[in-house]
Amino acid sequence: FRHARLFPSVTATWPRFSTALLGVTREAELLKLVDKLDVSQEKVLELLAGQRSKLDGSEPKAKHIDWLLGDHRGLQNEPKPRVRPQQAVQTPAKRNPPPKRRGGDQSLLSQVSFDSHSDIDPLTKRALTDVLGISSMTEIQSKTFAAAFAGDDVLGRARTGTGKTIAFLLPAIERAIREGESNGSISILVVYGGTKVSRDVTRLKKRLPTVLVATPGRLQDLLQTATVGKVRFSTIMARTSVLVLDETDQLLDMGFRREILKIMDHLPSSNDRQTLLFSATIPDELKQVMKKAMRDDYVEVDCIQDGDDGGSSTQTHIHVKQSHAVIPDVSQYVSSVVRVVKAAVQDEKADNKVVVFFPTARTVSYFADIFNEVINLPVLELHSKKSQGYRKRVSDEFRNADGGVLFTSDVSARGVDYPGVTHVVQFGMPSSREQYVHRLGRTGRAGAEGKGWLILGPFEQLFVDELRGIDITKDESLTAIMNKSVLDETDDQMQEMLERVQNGDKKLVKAGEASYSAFLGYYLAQMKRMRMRRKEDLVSIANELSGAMGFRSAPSLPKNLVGKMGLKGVQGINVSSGTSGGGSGRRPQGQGNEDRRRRKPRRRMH
Ligand SMILES: Nc1ncnc2c1ncn2[C@@H]1O[C@H](COP(=O)(O)OP(=O)(O)OP(=O)(O)O)[C@@H](O)[C@H]1O
Repeated sequence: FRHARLFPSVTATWPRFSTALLGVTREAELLKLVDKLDVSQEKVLELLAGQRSKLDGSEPKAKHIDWLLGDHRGLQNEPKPRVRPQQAVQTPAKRNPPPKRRGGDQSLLSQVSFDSHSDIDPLTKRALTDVLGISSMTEIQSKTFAAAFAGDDVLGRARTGTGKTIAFLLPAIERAIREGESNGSISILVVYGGTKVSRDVTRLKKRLPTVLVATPGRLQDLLQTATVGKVRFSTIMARTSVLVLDETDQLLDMGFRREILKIMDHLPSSNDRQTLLFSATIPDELKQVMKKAMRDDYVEVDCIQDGDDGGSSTQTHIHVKQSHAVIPDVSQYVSSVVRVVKAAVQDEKADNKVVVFFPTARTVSYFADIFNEVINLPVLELHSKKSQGYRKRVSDEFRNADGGVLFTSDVSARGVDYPGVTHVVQFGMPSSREQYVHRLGRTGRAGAEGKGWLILGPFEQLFVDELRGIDITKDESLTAIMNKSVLDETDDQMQEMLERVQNGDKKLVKAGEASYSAFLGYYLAQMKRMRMRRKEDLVSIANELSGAMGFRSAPSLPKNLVGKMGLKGVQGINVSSGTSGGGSGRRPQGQGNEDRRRRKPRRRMH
């Protein structure tokens, strides 16, 4: 148990399945298994195929797996489906052929091949070529490997999607193999919040992993409470020899800094461990904090050439074309979202793979409902209000799909690898310039091409100034798309949406109300950046937006929420007296509970 990697986003773990194997009967049983294990059917088939390859053909279990896989053999050549909401389990089987690295800008790759490194274990080399289908190192990988493998501390900066994960994992794992720490096999355990701590402990008892991947909150929980056998978990962690902080800037920025520093107290001091820090964005003010986590002679590798702009140059890819546009009027907000998303799906070719970011989870949910219920364009929805199981299923489905649309919040902004994303659309100003860069990085990965569209409301146009040095241009064609003057199908759909809300459609009203209060919560915190002084001005924008959603009058907010938001007495705010909201014509009971239930935001990793 030597390596700890702290990872700020959810990383999938696959439940063990071999004990559940016997007694399974083909498709129906497979689906049961899928339900039980909370993984996609594709993954179960993949796991089964993996198990099969380890078994001798004469073993009864091998025959059973053969039979179970029977119907699914050959499916791997079928085209991948577009995403279908709620049907995450129905992606067809895929047997992990080395992925095709399509098109892509080869200049991302260095001249150095993995093969040319005598330090890399032959089996690792085989895995890189046969499983991942890669042979040349990317720039960040080639520039950091030697130092990291030699045990030096490394601070690495490279654009999103350029292979930082392998850059830190490969040397860490190879060192473990070389130093005999792995006993011949590398095991990895992933721990994160929203799951049972006891499950982590059971797994730790079964086997201490070579690599631990953890979110800070859960790791801290374990450090404080867990014992493995009779040994405290913190005692085991005190033997960690390599610490990796992926997305370092986020982990050492104010939000998580205290948790990370507390965790570091349990690890060997920086002189007695190796520390690898990687990120696409490293703001200057954080550099000092990062240096404190490393030895004095750390190696800095920067694959982003800073220009003449004092170090604030673009961290984005040259092959991601970025443009921005402003929604003509708040009253056109909803229709503009609909038109722009439709345009992204159809841009140049018919079946693009599009990731759409909204500022809050509730807004993601609201627009997902609009698209799935009213617009004839199914979308997947991923944000922090969904359970871990749901999020894992949806992200697996989107990862494996060739095309389709994912609506999401910042849970998908960093470190998430969905191959083949053609467009990233961001509605509303992101929380920072860095967050803009990371969200954009969901396209143009591994040298592929991509487009990034930033669509701002008229009240937040100033955000563009924060992107100075980034190659983003105003796009009049996007403005034209939002401004369409001839009546079309979208207008009919908007009309239907308005009528449904005004007639008290429970789902849309509830989602709209939650989105309204989340909008206020988010933008109240951004007023300074928008150079907006009066809360009344923000409330007036929110109320106009609620009108565009179909509300006859602004949704009312529970009194305590109004107080918490500092909106007491602000003109335009409707305060609900009882337990339900109010505002639209006919309103179902019991709304607004979501917001009342809201507690202090938890600083938990997504
Ligand atoms: N040497 C390589 N050759 C080709 N593809 C690679 C190579 N190394 C990594 N990749 C692929 O590039 C994609 C992006 O890699 P990865 O997720 O590690 O990027 P990242 O730099 O960590 O991005 P982010 O900053 O967004 O987390 C992945 O699909 C990965 O499999």
